[in-house]
Amino acid sequence: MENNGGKCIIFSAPSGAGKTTIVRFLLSKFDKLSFSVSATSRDRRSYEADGLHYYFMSADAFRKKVEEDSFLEWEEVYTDQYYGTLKSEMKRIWNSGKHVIFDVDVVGGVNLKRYFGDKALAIFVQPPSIEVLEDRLRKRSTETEETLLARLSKAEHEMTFSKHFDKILINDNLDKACADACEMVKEFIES
Ligand SMILES: Nc1ncnc2c1ncn2[C@@H]1O[C@H](COP(=O)(O)OP(=O)(O)OP(=O)(O)O)[C@@H](O)[C@H]1O
Ligand SMILES: Nc1nc2c(ncn2[C@@H]2O[C@H](COP(=O)(O)O)[C@@H](O)[C@H]2O)c(=O)[nH]1
Repeated sequence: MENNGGKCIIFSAPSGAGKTTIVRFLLSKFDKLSFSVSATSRDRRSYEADGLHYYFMSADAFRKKVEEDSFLEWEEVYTDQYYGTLKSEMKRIWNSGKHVIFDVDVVGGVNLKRYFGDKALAIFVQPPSIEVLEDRLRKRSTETEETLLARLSKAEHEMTFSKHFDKILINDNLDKACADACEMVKEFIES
């Protein structure tokens, strides 16, 4: 895919590790970063806006886009919950002359890194433990007991993906994790 020298920053982690929090912090610090808004078929949360956090659509509409080859990558991250990076979103960001920042699951992160190669910095956000992850997800209050358990049961396997990433970012103390993330991103986009 054509770009104007833009770079890619990929954040991946198990659900609840804190990647969205850190990505939002980075977007507030770096003018030259633009968030890749993914498409998803999961239900919108009360605080989420269509076109800002995600492009929300039905599972049928998502599958139609898959058939039309509209995605750079996509995954059924949880049963019947599809997530994907639209090629049109990438074009929008490259045309704006900005660097792109992704918040995707670990498989999507590995696939995007493989696709973009040296143009991409892939960062794995590591929580201190699965217990802390559970505590964060419960406090976030976005999940039912069923969806929370589904996310936790996937997390242990997802933690093993850290070795496929360029950097591991420990997210224990949030201020330190944000500062460390800033350093990693600054070094990469200035290189
Ligand atoms: N270092 C931290 N200490 C305590 N709470 C944190 C920390 N980092 C993030 N949180 C909180 O944990 C919750 C999960 O964070 P966040 O939503 O950013 O995770 P995520 O990895 O993007 O999850 P998902 O994949 O489900 O979107 C949020 O409520 C966030 O405010
Ligand atoms: N492979 C992809 N994964 C994505 C994409 N957009 C988001 N995600 C990941 O899905 C889970 C769940 O997210 P949530 O918002 O429902 O908590 C999380 O790991 C996201 O990073 C995408 O385009 N591709």
